[in-house]
Amino acid sequence: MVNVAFLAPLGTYTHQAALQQFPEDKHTTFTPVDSISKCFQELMTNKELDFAVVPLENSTNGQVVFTYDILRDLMNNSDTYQENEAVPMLEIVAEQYVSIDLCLIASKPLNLNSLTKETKLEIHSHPQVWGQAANYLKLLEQKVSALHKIDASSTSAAVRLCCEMEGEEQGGVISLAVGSSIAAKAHNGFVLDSRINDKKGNTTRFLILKRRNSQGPPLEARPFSPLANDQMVSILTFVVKQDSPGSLVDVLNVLKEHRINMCSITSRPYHFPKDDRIQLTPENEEGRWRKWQYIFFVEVTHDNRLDWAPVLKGIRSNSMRFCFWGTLHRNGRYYDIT
Ligand SMILES: O=C(O)C(=O)Cc1ccccc1
Repeated sequence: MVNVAFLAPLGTYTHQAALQQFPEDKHTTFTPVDSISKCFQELMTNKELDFAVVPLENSTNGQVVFTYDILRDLMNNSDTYQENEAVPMLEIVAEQYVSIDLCLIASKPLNLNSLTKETKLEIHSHPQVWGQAANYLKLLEQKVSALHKIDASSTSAAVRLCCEMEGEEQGGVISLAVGSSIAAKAHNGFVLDSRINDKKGNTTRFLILKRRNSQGPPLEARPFSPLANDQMVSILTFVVKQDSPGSLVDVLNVLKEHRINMCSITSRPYHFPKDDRIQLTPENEEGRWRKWQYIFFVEVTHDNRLDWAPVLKGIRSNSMRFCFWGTLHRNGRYYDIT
């Protein structure tokens, strides 16, 4: 059996990513989990789970910071280290790309032309959505007296909440949700408008994680989730040694020396605990402490013959702390999302 945790409830884009990765057959169970953070927690603590699927980034508004910050914290709070290499319990084993067609959904049919300057709107969705349909929501707001955005744990949770309200106008307020047409169907909602995302080709990338060294079921290449020949992607995170000029370049040079192509780099700030400060700034220049440090997320592409040992040796000696999150096949949808 394969048991896969995903951001709940049925009908989320994360659910769609899970269905793209794993066969919907009698050997696979999909376990809805209420938040991105709980997807990580459940996978670490519930040995009956084999994989978890989480959103990482969107082509319109970038990082899903909830996920980045969880990966950051798992590295910094890892209970297992090999020297300065964090070895958290989870590893990244695959990626999926989902075309995000955002829809405006109501609990009952509603003619958008019937909205007037007296109407008050409440729009429910996952916070990641607000940046993907900003223009559409701004135009909608101009038609009514007020439009309030209300964050939900996921797009489909927002649709479910909105449809459970039975659409009764609570005090003249009409509650709508933004999610997928699949979510509308799952919760008996009505799609009032579709493709409301500002940018065409709006795509979200998802990661599939598992427990490191778990004896769980292997990942099978999915027939309709084509792999891009033998191109591999590896994901690393690291914290540079100190503020000295070139400390970031020193780490990236290791990749260059081994002729490894870096395809993306991004960072997230974090406040390191006091004891780290002593490690991070041993000379404690002029008694000043840095308020925060950056953790860098780097993705590199290579073929499946790369020997990582010498590369990690170089990264180890040029970084304060690092983590190798895993190597995955580049998913063919990276090139031609349909
Ligand atoms: O999976 C979902 O539906 C989510 O709520 C997360 C999300 C939100 C917006 C785009 C992609 C994923």
